[in-house]
Amino acid sequence: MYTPEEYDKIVCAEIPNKEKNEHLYNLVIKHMLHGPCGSLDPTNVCMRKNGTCKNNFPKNFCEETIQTLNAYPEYRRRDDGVQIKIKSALLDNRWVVPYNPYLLAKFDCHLNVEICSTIKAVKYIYKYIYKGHDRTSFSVVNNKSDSEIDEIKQYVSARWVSPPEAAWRIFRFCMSEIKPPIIHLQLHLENYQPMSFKKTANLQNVVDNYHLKKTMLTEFFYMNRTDKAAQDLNCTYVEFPDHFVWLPKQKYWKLRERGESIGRIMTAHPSEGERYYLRLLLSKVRCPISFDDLRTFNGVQVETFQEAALIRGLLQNDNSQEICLQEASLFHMPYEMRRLFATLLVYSCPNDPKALWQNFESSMSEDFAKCSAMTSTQVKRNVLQQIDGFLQSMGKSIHSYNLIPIGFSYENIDNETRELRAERNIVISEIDLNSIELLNEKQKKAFVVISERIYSDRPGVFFIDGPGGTGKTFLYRALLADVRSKGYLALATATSGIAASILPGGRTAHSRFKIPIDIFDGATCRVSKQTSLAAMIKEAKLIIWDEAPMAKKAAIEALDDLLRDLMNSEEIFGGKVVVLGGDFRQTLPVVRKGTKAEMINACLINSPLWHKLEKLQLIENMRAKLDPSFTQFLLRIGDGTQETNENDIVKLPSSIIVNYNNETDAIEKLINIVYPEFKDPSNKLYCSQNRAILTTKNNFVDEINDQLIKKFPGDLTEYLSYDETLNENHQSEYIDLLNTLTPSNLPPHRLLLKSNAPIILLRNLDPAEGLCNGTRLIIKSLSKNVICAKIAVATK
Ligand SMILES: Nc1ncnc2c1ncn2[C@@H]1O[C@H](COP(=O)(O)OP(=O)(O)OP(=O)(O)O)[C@@H](O)[C@H]1O
Repeated sequence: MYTPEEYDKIVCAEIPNKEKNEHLYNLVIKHMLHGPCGSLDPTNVCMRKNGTCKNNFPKNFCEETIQTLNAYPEYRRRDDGVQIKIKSALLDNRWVVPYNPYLLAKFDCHLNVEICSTIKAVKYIYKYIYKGHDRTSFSVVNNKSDSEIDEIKQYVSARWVSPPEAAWRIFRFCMSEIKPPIIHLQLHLENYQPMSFKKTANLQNVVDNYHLKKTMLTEFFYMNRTDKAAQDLNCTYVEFPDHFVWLPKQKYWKLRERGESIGRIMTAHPSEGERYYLRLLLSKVRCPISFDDLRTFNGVQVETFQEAALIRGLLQNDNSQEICLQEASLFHMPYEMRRLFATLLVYSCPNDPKALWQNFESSMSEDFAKCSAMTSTQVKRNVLQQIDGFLQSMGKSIHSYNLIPIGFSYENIDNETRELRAERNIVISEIDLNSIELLNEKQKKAFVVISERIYSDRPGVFFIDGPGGTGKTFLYRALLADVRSKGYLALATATSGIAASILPGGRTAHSRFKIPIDIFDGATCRVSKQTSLAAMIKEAKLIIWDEAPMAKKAAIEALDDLLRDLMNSEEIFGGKVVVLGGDFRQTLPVVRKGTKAEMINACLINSPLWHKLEKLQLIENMRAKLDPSFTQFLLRIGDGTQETNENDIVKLPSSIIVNYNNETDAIEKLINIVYPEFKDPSNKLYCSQNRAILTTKNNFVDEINDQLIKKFPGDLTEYLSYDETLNENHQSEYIDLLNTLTPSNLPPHRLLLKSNAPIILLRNLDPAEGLCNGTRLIIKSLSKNVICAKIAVATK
């Protein structure tokens, strides 16, 4: 349960309506009213010494149930005037202990029910799942008698055991079980394993006894050397117990026949040196056959496990940026080197950027240096200026990196000038120009109205409303091509990066107009009037904002303010021609932990601007012309008119359902339907770029990606992230856990890639060149530190 609406279905914290449900009303009064306490009764048992209630009653009135950060929700407690007299105090909804109406009615006792699905603390799992029977220790004593209190006796006589528990205990059945079992895997350096022997044993015999020396680790190596099944499984030490069972007496790993278990290597602290690095290698290296093998990489054996971990990329290397540039310099053009250098400066924060610059200046300057007309100073200036350009598109400046030699004259090219140049140089595709002729009736009408406003220099603010597939993007592209072909500027923006990437020269509206990411009502765009960005916006004949219903109204109002300010006009959007477009049936603005009402309130439709927009409707679905029944079905879902069952669930038409037997089989079948070419490796795979499997949660995405990439033809390349705890003393305890986490916005710890596979960019590396958060790319080549990829969907 993740939404306040779902909480309200289960938990209530209000006095019920007496007329409608007298039974529940009486039960709430009988069992679920707290106190009175506080000023109404300072002697109540819940009162702390400081005069406050330990359960924080009375709570505040609350119109709607609200999610709170990592705590119980604040339940709905409306100020409806209902009051109940208890012990001469009047109690209202603020005094109700959260309850579940069904349970309360069924059990007729005090039953506090809370929602803890959003609470991440592990203790709650234990508290709610493993909490034992409620127990109480009580005694009835005469206050006057001063007989001795025997707490143990009291406990024993008050301990109540239910009949099933009593039987369980009498038969000595296990009271607890851990499932799946956790196998602690031994960890030791070569010849440092613990051995147990009798005090009287002959030490030489002990040392020579091969069986005594065997450990889980030595036998793991042995199995990888000799056992075909182990070799085929190609496991890490941690994964091994999933497939093999350790027989401690025989000291032998036997192929597992049933059940499952989780392997955990004994922990080692970084201060233990080699043992720590050995552990690191064992948790990542697949099918090692010996300690020496762990120290060998690409045919080279190194002296220590630390070096081995370093060359395998498991440790953060002090000179990792240098290795990366070194690798790139072998096959990358100087322009790409400069971009990579800027990216590393921003995202890898090298300790000594200047040293890095000095080492690679020549490979970054090769192209300019070839031009004989340029002096070495000009070459250096050009290279620095271009790096500065890249840095500026990532929100940084070259001046923060101490790269410019003292006394070197360097003028900063305004990044916005560079953007203006990029904007003017957008290539207008023939297809887009020709598409003006292809517009359908409604599209044509919209095109004519908007063009008429643009070329007559009259204001116009439009909203293109059309369900998915009705050709909104098609119309924008036609408009953009038309305006740009006449030599005017037209700015194409969208709320999401992916939608921006399908518009020629498209940028996210947030980056184009510098709208703050954490937008709030009354926020303003960070564009000052004197900049060339301001000049560019002023000059633009047309501004398009696709997916406007997905943006918060505050963001669109911020653009309105910006345009009024730049144009010195009180007219809506400063009197410019602005085309907003989208479909309210698709994604609405995201209000984190917000209620449905808050999300709807954040929508453009609730902005004072909404009524001033000229609405243009597109109705003909151009995408699904061949499948009108599916189009109708989608429309009914979007309009909320599709029939649902009692749980508000829609039945999907059988034609779009993939039948399956179990979960693994389900994904397998889905993949085969979406990417049939994977079955036939001779097929050209490039068409797969245009298809995608959509799912609701990040962990499903990871699961599907994992299966997909394995099916994709070609050799796998593995990239491991290096996770670090803030406090380095916690590194050894948390490293395994950190490796399992995949926060949104970051790739998984173990990223598996193959050439030609589609990938998605997660950072705004160079928006002017189409490299935004969300840009889809196709991998061209993979090396250890550099991934070379080509933009897949955008026009550049
Ligand atoms: N007039 C037209 N003639 C030919 N094809 C068209 C026309 N209009 C749209 N299409 C095609 O129909 C498909 C859907 O159009 P488009 O992507 O522009 O729809 P949309 O409204 O932007 O959809 P969504 O809301 O899902 O983004 C595209 O393949 C587009 O090329």
